[in-house]
Amino acid sequence: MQSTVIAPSILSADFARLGDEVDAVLDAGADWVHFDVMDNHYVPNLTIGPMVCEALRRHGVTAPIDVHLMVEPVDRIVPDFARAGASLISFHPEASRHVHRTIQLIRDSGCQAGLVLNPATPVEVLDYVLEDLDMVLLMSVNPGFGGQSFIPSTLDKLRRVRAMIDARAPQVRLEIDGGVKADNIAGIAAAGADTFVAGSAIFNADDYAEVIGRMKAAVATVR
Ligand SMILES: O=C(CO)[C@@H](O)[C@H](O)COP(=O)(O)O
Repeated sequence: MQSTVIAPSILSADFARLGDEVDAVLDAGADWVHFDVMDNHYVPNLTIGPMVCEALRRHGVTAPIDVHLMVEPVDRIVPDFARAGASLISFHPEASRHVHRTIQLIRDSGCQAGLVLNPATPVEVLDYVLEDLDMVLLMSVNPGFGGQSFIPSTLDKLRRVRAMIDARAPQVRLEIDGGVKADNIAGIAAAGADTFVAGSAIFNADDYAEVIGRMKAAVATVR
């Protein structure tokens, strides 16, 4: 079984103090940095690009940077993120004309590859690529904004993808993103997630260490 990872989404950080915010969540016990890239085309919001990723590396961030591309098309931005210091790059199959080729491009760039399923994207998209992936990311909200509520049908989807991973590719991580809180994370872990993105639940808290500690303790009760 993969280790538990808590990955705060910097979408909810104070962008005016981004380096300090990232230092603070890592000091508070976070394992990865989740980096949401939105293009005002694939999703109706606009955020940050490779320059900001590179700036975090220059600032001294050594933790894995987990880049979630909500951009279309995908391929031309992949090498830029690899050069900027991304560790994992995940993308949406709807945003790539050739999903298998994009996975290879990410891996050839030296990064780990993830495929992201929106709430309404069927799990069958994984049928022919699961073994080529390092991570599956299930969205438990519609992508584009932080602070939305967890969509309950994602729990069943997590169980289905967990069964696929266990049967065919146990090295693949299963990440969940959207509406993850300290009070629902145990149920999400029990359904099969090992990697947890949380934005507003962490960055809106007064004490990052307290909320990350509560999340890890809740996950430990079921994994
Ligand atoms: O990718 C996204 C939204 O598109 C997420 O990473 C959100 O940023 C998670 O925020 P919370 O739901 O945890 O506030």
